[in-house]
Amino acid sequence: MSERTPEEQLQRLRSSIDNIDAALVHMLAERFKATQQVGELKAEHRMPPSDPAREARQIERLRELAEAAHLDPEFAEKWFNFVVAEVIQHHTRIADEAAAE
Ligand SMILES: C=C(O[C@@H]1C=C(C(=O)O)C=C[C@H]1O)C(=O)O
Repeated sequence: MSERTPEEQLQRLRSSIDNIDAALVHMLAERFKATQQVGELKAEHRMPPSDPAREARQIERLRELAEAAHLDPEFAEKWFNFVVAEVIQHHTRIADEAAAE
């Protein structure tokens, strides 16, 4: 059935936004599950929590992907840095806990 009112159009668009937000939450949860395991591996082998060279390669790749997808590369980099800052905090906590054992 075709949409007739602005309210119906808004509802359809918001329904799509809600699905995308749910997918993002699930993808982030999976990412943090993987980084948790990286943090445990690093702590076990006394490796530093952060790896700036790896991050630089990831940023370069993500900026290229963002441009190809017509997403602002600055925004993509900001998003990445925001997530990685949280990951490094987790890794530091895991390392501190392992050192205290
Ligand atoms: C997950 C890692 O640890 C840190 C977090 C990263 C990330 O969240 O992508 C990347 C590099 C590291 O600073 C890693 O070294 O791979």
